[in-house]
Amino acid sequence: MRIALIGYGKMGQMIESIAVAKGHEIVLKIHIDNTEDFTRENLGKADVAIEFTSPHSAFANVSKCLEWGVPVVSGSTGWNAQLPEAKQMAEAKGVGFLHASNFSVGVNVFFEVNKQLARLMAAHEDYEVTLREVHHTAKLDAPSGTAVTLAEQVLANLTRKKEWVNGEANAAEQLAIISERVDPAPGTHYVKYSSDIDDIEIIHTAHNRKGFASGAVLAAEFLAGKKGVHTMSEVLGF
Ligand SMILES: NC(=O)c1ccc[n+]([C@@H]2O[C@H](COP(=O)([O-])OP(=O)(O)OC[C@H]3O[C@@H](n4cnc5c(N)ncnc54)[C@H](O)[C@@H]3O)[C@@H](O)[C@H]2O)c1
Ligand SMILES: O=C(O)C1=N[C@H](C(=O)O)CCC1
Repeated sequence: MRIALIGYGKMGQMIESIAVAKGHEIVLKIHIDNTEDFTRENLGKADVAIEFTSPHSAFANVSKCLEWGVPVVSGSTGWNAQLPEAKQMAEAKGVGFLHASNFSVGVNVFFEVNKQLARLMAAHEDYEVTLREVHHTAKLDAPSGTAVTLAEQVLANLTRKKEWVNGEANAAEQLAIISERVDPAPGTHYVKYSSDIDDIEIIHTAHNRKGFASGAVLAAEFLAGKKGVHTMSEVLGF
């Protein structure tokens, strides 16, 4: 498979090494200093694009891929407000698009556990729930995209919580997401239910970025040749 890497930082470089080891070819590498090379002609050499840039550039990058008919896997976080428009564009143009806040297999299993735990806790109002995430200090967005996904899953299953907030909660219906920035943390997420009697906590700790990168390559292999919007749950068969 011929891959265009849109973003060649910590994630782009790790994706390159995993993709090349699997026999794929990197035909384009775009970063902040060569954006003039991100042309229709250059992108057209790829079967699929993998986009890991920043919250500020993701929508424009994904839009270009969709406009130019190249399926795109995006892992950039912090641009949820524009995701519905990107998904609409993918459907309208019939081009493959897969965004995930976290590509690691472990976190996608953790997402399923989180949903089930929230369902089980829905009837037990004496438990307070909070989310916490810890990432490296170069991270531009807070809360993390993964924490936002976890929060949305809790809100969908635990009706006593109505909205998530970035920081401490001020009201019982708010779900607090606490963000910490500590080097070199690749990403740890905590979901904790606490009562006077006991605590139940689930934790996912990434030891490095390999899980995110190998999941993104799996997603690209899945997406090549497909149209419209797809998910990591489909890739993993959940
Ligand atoms: N979904 C996941 O599993 C997952 C995992 C890790 C990181 N991320 C997200 O991926 C993104 C990138 O993370 P990273 O750790 O690789 O960051 P990084 O800062 O190491 O790399 C970012 C890359 O994007 C490039 N870039 C920045 N602005 C650009 C623009 N306008 N056009 C083209 N290229 C541009 C930079 O030059 C750099 O090559 C972040 O949003 C992060 O939150 C997601
Ligand atoms: O390093 C990052 O940045 C990460 N971003 C994703 C998020 O915001 O959840 C996934 C974990 C690593």
